[in-house]
Amino acid sequence: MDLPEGSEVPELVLVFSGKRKSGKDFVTDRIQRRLGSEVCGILRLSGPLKQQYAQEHGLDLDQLLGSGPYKERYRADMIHWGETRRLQDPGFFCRLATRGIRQPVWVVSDARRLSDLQWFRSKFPLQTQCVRVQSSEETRMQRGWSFTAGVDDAESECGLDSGVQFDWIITNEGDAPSLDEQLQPILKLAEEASSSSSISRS
Ligand SMILES: Nc1ncnc2c1ncn2[C@@H]1O[C@H](COP(=O)(O)OP(=O)(O)OP(=O)(O)O)[C@@H](O)[C@H]1O
Ligand SMILES: C[C@@](O)(CCOP(=O)(O)O)CC(=O)O
Repeated sequence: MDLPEGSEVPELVLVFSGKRKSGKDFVTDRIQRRLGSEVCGILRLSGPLKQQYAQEHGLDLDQLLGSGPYKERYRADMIHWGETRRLQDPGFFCRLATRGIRQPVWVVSDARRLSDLQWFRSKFPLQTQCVRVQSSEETRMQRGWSFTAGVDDAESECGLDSGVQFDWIITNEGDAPSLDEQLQPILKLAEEASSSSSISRS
């Protein structure tokens, strides 16, 4: 298999997507806490994008990586900046984000486009599962979201709204079944995958 530089073949690749402030980082961080960072690596496709963008524009990378209002000021321009690179090479950020990942369970926290899903499914057809995180607009607003034209109606937010068969859908709302309850089957799958990896890698 043509693996990214320095990576181990993953046993399970959970590819998460969801609208802004649906709670993708919150949910994926919780999964990593449950599984431990030895077993579960979080991959952010926007990580290498923000790193390069911050460097070229003299911006604060930590704030671009965080969940506050700072990154929202630059979001539209970052989307445009990233899209010019994706146009030449749709797998560009997927390849960079997967470099050097050695844990058996990969959690991709921020897929946004069909090309992102296609990249993981083509590299890891047996391991890849797609997870959607959803929340109502009301809840997202309470978390700081407000509709922004050119962002919330563009591919970055709507590219996976249709045409995708998700393996799992997590409803991240106050009145939904508890997050831990919903995550249970995914965690079980990840635990099984990591235990088979400790056998095959030992
Ligand atoms: N179930 C929850 N309980 C409490 N707070 C939550 C929950 N889910 C998300 N949040 C909070 O809502 C905010 C947005 O969540 P998060 O950053 O995970 O969303 P996101 O989908 O990754 O957003 P973005 O697309 O902007 O990166 C954060 O402050 C997070 O802590
Ligand atoms: C520029 C972009 O990567 C920002 C993603 O930021 P976040 O995952 O919402 O923190 C979105 C995109 O690539 O379309």
